[in-house]
Amino acid sequence: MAEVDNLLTKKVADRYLKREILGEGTYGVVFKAIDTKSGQTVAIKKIRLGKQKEGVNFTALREIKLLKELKDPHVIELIDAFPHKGNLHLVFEFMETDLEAVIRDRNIFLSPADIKSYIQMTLKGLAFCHKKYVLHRDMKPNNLLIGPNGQLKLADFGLARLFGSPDRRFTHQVFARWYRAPELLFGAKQYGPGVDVWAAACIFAELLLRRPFLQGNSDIDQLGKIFAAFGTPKPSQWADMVYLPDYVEYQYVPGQPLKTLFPTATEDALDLLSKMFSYDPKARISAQQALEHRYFSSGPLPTEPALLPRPPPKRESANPRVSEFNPHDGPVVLSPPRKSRRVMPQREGFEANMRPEKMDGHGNAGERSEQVPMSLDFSVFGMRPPTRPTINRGELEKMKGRVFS
Ligand SMILES: Nc1ncnc2c1ncn2[C@@H]1O[C@H](COP(=O)(O)OP(=O)(O)OP(=O)(O)O)[C@@H](O)[C@H]1O
Repeated sequence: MAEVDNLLTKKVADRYLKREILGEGTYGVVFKAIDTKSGQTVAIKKIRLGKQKEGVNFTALREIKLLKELKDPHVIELIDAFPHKGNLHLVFEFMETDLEAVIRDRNIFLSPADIKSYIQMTLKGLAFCHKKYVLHRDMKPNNLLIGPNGQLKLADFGLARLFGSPDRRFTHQVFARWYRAPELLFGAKQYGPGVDVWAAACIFAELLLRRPFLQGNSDIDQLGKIFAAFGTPKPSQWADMVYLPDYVEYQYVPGQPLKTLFPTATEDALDLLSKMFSYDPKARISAQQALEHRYFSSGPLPTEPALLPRPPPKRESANPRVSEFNPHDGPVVLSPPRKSRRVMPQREGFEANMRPEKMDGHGNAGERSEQVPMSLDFSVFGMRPPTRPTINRGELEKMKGRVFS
């Protein structure tokens, strides 16, 4: 077995021993590796730098330095980062499973206390990063990773800002749209932490329903689904909506009572959900305020993370097959490079009510680019943007000089 192991491991750096591929995401391939310095298992995300052939620029290095300083029990730690052969390698702590696997596992029963625990850990991670002026912008259940002790940690924090959100028209990961806040769907160029709170609300809803809540198949359809659930926003609810670049007028539809949408949720849970799903981002509850909501202090109290129901660690079953391994080929792909995701049927009322009156002026209800704008609206925090820590030339040389062959 040790021999097989030796054969299967590939020395990829003086520090990291490369193991099997874990999957491929928006930014590139992720593989498992052993950190020979600490003995720790890590996940290395290899990010294609595309046109930036000359390497990582100063701005990116500054951002990476900032992300390395983002240390919290509910945020995946960025252990290391180094460029090599036109790719940036980000080294993260290795996690066993993710919240999407928990939600999809039909053998798992999630009690109200379990749901409370998962959403509390999500909000704790968010509140921490928002306090440090870092937005996630791409929150979804498969970005919420779960460790062996049940701790939930937010992954991919800051990556959207660093590398830009890719144009998802050309990927099948359409489900990222399901967590997108209405201001983003209306093309807001300036937005704040509210986009992550909206996504967290969608995840909360998904934990309650055990299926994705609002499954739009285009941006316009997504808005239609949101309005069918909560009612078309009135100017009194969201005055600035009409000024957003991609604003289109939708036929008025009334909202449904939250209790009808989430029959199993308590009054406290519904109250918190309604505040997280507030249309006007300025009126939307912050992650910190959400944590202070009575939902978390009233019974049942959140389950201890170690006692949370979880699927078996999915990575452990992924043993590389010897026959496929060629030490000159690089890593072996053991599983489909991307996870497929079931699209659960929506409630009938949702489908029927989804009727945007006006579309984009050309009668085109189709897909729009999902490029997410890069600017961050710090005024939403009521503050000025922070001065970011700078990286000195010595550090830059150290990072660039790393061997990773
Ligand atoms: N820290 C980690 N520990 C263990 N597995 C990880 C880790 N980070 C990512 N993975 C796994 O690697 C694969 C690719 O992850 P990645 O985050 O790049 O994409 P994704 O989450 O599937 O999609 P997206 O890029 O749209 O968020 C997934 O199966 C993911 O669960």
